[in-house]
Amino acid sequence: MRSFDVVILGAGAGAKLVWNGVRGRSVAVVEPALVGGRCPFLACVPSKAMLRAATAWRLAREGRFTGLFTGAVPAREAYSRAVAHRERLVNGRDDGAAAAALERTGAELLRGRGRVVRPGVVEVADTEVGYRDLVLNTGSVPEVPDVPGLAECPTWTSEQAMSTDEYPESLLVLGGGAVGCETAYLFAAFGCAVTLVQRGPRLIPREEDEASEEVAQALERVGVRVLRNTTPTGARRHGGGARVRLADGRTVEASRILFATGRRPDTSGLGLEVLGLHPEPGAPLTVDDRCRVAGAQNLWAVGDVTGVSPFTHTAHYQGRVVAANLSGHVVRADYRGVPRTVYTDPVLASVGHTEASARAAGVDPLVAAFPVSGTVRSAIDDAREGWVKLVADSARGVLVGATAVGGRAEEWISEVSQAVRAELPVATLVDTVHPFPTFSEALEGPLWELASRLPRAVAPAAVSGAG
Ligand SMILES: Cc1cc2nc3c(=O)[nH]c(=O)nc-3n(C[C@H](O)[C@H](O)[C@H](O)COP(=O)(O)OP(=O)(O)OC[C@H]3O[C@@H](n4cnc5c(N)ncnc54)[C@H](O)[C@@H]3O)c2cc1C
Ligand SMILES: NC(=O)c1ccc[n+]([C@@H]2O[C@H](COP(=O)([O-])OP(=O)(O)OC[C@H]3O[C@@H](n4cnc5c(N)ncnc54)[C@H](O)[C@@H]3O)[C@@H](O)[C@H]2O)c1
Repeated sequence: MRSFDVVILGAGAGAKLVWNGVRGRSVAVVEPALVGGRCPFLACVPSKAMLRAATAWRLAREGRFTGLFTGAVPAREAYSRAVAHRERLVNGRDDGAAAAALERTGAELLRGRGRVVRPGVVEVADTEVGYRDLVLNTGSVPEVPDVPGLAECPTWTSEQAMSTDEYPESLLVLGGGAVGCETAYLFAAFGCAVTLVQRGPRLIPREEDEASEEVAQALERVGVRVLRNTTPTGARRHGGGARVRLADGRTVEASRILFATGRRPDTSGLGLEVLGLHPEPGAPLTVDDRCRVAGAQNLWAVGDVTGVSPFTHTAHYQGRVVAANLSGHVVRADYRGVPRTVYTDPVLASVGHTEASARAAGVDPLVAAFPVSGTVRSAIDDAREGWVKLVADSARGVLVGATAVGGRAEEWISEVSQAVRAELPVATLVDTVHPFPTFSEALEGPLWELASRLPRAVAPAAVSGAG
């Protein structure tokens, strides 16, 4: 039997950081599908490509900017061009280049689904492989709502929606989280009649109330019908599409239904019971701050399977933490600065606490907000919507969270991520100079406001009193 120091099950986003970062140890990577996992081929990259194209087409149509689309391009043609752009980016879902890059690091790629057969041994394609440390990076799978009749209807997971060139005349999106909002946005922007059904009162419910409202308005501006506080109770095939009954008595007809009701960690068929672990189906693996799986020896986990902040960048971060620990260091993960994003237009980007979650955590929050339209960059770019809201801990004089809408906030939210993670004092942040003209200048107003209301938070420049 061949043995390796480290065997990784799943070649997803986190695993890449492990095989690239681990030093002085032999590594094998087990993957039944695509090296790189879902993000580059089926999730983040194709969805962002379609969203970017949708925005470019809308701006071109409104006479604001052109790029991918010149002249008057009808909706279907615009969608086809966006799909072609997406397919170029995902390279026809060919992972050959990623697999070759993996093997150039000295790691070995074993194609197949891996399963633990006894402590220290996994089985891949009928072959046993020994390990000293095992890293699980098996990702997550979509939740499929249990609704009578739904199985007979034409449905899509987000992965199917991001792999097809089919243009649905109408689309019913079930779920109002990031997947639901982004997918509803992009199909509506390309002219499909989209209805989004969200079980609760708010879209993206963990974010600030005002941010949820901004996303709802962004969807409505591109024509999405947003139905809140309801859920499907029955469905049947209707013509080539579906007719869905909702709990509030309404019915919705659509040529496709998209599942966006959440994702659950994928621990199925991993043989973990052999290691004494019995995770409930769909439950995450509990990991400590070094990403070691609780209740087992030499077992690590990264990415969506841990249930921690399920983003590609979290998987990358956990991968770095595991690589360092497997290379003889003691490195602990700290998730306070992990940003969250929803790539509608305007974009929503946030980090750390909302005002409500800070209060629930026992922090006395001090908040300040500013419109992105107050920056000169906003006028230059003709970007009309957006604002930033900062949440400070009034007792400690540090930022504990921020939410920003619009103005390429997905880029400059990192400044706040760093501040939250490093607990930088507001007094230091307010003394930061931003390049002019950028959207990041929107941070200066609320920082000054917080500094003026926090005891001992006056900036050095203000104290020396230039002029
Ligand atoms: C539509 C959509 C858009 C998204 N957009 C963004 C975004 O813009 N930004 C962002 O940060 N996040 C985004 N996400 C979330 C992001 O895709 C995930 O957080 C990320 O892909 C998780 O990576 P992972 O490595 O944990 O899992 P995955 O990428 O799912 O990789 C897991 C791998 O494990 C393999 N595997 C499973 N079981 C086994 C086994 N038994 N043996 C061996 N291998 C196995 C699978 O084949 C797969 O390749 C999006 C998600 C969706 C659905
Ligand atoms: N831009 C990004 O970074 C990005 C984009 C897409 C996805 N993601 C990640 O993927 C993960 C999964 O996203 P998601 O949007 O599928 O899940 P989610 O759990 O964030 O949202 C699902 C939503 O569906 C609603 N819902 C559940 N059952 C329902 C029902 N029967 N009827 C109506 N509504 C129902 C829930 O109330 C919830 O608000 C997210 O946690 C996110 O981290 C990230």
